Amino acid sequence: MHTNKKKIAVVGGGSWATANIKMLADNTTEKEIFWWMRNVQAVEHLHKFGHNPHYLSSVEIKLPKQNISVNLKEIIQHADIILLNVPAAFLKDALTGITPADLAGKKIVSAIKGIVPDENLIIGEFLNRKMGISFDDFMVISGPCHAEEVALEKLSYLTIASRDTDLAAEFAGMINTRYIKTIVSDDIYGTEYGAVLKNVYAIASGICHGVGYGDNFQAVLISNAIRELERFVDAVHPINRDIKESAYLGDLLVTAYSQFSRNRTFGNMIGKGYTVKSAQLEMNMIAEGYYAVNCLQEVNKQYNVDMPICDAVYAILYRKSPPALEMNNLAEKLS
Ligand SMILES: NC(=O)c1ccc[n+]([C@@H]2O[C@H](COP(=O)([O-])OP(=O)(O)OC[C@H]3O[C@@H](n4cnc5c(N)ncnc54)[C@H](O)[C@@H]3O)[C@@H](O)[C@H]2O)c1
Ligand SMILES: O=P(O)(O)OC[C@H](O)CO
Repeated sequence: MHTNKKKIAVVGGGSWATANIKMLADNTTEKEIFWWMRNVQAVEHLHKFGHNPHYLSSVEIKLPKQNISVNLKEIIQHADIILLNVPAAFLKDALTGITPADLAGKKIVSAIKGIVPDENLIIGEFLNRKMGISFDDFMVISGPCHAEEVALEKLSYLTIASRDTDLAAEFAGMINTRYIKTIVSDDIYGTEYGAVLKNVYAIASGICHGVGYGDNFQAVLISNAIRELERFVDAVHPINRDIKESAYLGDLLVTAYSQFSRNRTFGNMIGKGYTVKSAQLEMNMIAEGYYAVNCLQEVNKQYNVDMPICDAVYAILYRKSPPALEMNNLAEKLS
């Protein structure tokens, strides 16, 4: 990265993008922030009132009007660093018209906790294979952190993972604030897949709640989930990692237990009998785990990891297997 004032473009218009804009703006390192979102009305509202109308609308946005736009090419051409914040299912769509040349020489940070559908690739792999981004220029931001709590300035910890830990530390220095602490890691695969899997386990947790299981069972489910997560990330990328760190276990716990969790909320509705379509329509937000569990079935064909929780969620969401029956069968496999 250059040593002058950094220019950062945030790509996406949802809750997490809004929270990331707030962290970047509240952090005191000198920088210029740009923001892309696809929704024209939301951009107009931001220009007029300085608030995102649909997500975290209490957060005050003080960016100059010309720095918020629906034109992605224009927004990213200014940037040294691009922070991707669109749900994985819509990433290819959002990047339509963006070429490897547009991204050349830039550092890319993914705040996305998902897998790109059809490609079945985590974000680092997708950018590497399809957009020519070197892993040396790529970072992941993850950890147990709900956008809603960032809006309230509740103390939160984020992990920045990169093959280049100096780069990760430099980016961490651009987002830490009174309420955000940062941790640097070199585990891109574990951090990305850990975040993908915890979304699926949060759906499982919500389904269990929806069909009537209590806290006792949920604790068993989650302790099995962290073991399943560890088996999978160890199979995909076997390095020495401590699964109890907050980017893995911490993220699983927050998403499985929090009132703010999109994935748990979605699972709860499924457990209560909503169809996938109706649960999605009811939520203005995206439950990444829904898309991810389908991709994981494909990815796991290479690894053959025993993943009974993911299999149960997949059967419920994609094979219309009754949630109560599926959870009953799963319960027999847990320990
Ligand atoms: N919300 C959080 O607390 C949080 C925390 C960490 C990471 N993340 C991750 O951030 C990413 C973004 O999630 P979010 O929580 O900000 O989303 P959100 O649920 O708050 O908002 C949904 C986003 O999806 C976009 N969207 C919906 N339908 C679309 C479509 N058809 N085409 C294109 N875009 C569409 C919306 O414009 C909006 O930007 C996800 O990968 C999520 O896992 C979220
Ligand atoms: O808990 P969810 O499903 O809203 O996901 C949000 C974040 O990933 C929590 O760290």
